[in-house]
Amino acid sequence: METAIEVDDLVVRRGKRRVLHGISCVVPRGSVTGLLGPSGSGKTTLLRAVVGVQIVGGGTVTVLGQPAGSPALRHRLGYLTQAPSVYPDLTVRENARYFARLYGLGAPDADRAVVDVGLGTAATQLVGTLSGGQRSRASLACALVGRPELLILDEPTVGQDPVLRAELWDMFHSMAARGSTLLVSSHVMDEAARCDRLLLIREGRLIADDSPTAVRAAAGTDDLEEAFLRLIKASAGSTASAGSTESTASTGSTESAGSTGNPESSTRTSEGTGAR
Ligand SMILES: Nc1ncnc2c1ncn2[C@@H]1O[C@H](COP(=O)(O)OP(=O)(O)OP(=O)(O)O)[C@@H](O)[C@H]1O
Repeated sequence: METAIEVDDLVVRRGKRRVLHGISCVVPRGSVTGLLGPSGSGKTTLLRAVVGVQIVGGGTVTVLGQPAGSPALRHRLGYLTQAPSVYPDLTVRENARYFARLYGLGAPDADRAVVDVGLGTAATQLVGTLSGGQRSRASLACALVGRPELLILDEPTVGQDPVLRAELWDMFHSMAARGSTLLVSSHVMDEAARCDRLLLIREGRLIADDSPTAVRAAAGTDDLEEAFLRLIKASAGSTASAGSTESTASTGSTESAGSTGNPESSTRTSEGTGAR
């Protein structure tokens, strides 16, 4: 298995709180890996560390063989944030073509990305006039346009109807079949079943890192949502004492882009499925 992302003992503080507590995991190349967990569990923080825009307090994150945040990774990685990052005063097509130009690509690449996200018929519409779900797909088109080796997608299917969600997941798998690696966060448990691998995070700790089949087997149920609930409950006891020292109040923190570690991170295996 070739590795796209290797996270080793990652610790992150945001504001005054520790929000990731020594996370270690490996994301294989050419796979669709789902990052799931309750709201506030640290999914976005972990994705930000992989992209290299999160100051980290310890551990290492290695992406496509380089330290996360390395300038050399910029053109190899696409990042979709939860807040759509598109220009409202440009049309969908103009936004995609603008991002294509940044990657040194042409209009056909941009137009294909617009069609891929189901916005072909809205290509000439101003982004500012799109619905919320359409706006996030416009943002997704801009993240996809460069056909990056690694795509980090933070809740890409929020606000989409079931048909579009299914089409987007089909597209993610086609991209993985062509060799891209996708790390996709989601709240939606039925989407977990569509992933090749699952990372389940709770209160900044990884509680499962396995295939959907293995997660179901470890939890003793065929229902993935129930499996997650069982794993979350099982892990709650084991981390209760560690969590008790942490304040629940969050304070605003100033964050800037930064590299997340050195390239000589030691090889780590996955955490394994199950409660800790
Ligand atoms: N800028 C910040 N300053 C301080 N604390 C923050 C900041 N951003 C996030 N946090 C806290 O860090 C923790 C993890 O947040 P994160 O956004 O990574 O969670 P998440 O799992 O992505 O949540 P959601 O699913 O709701 O998007 C939360 O407790 C959150 O309140």
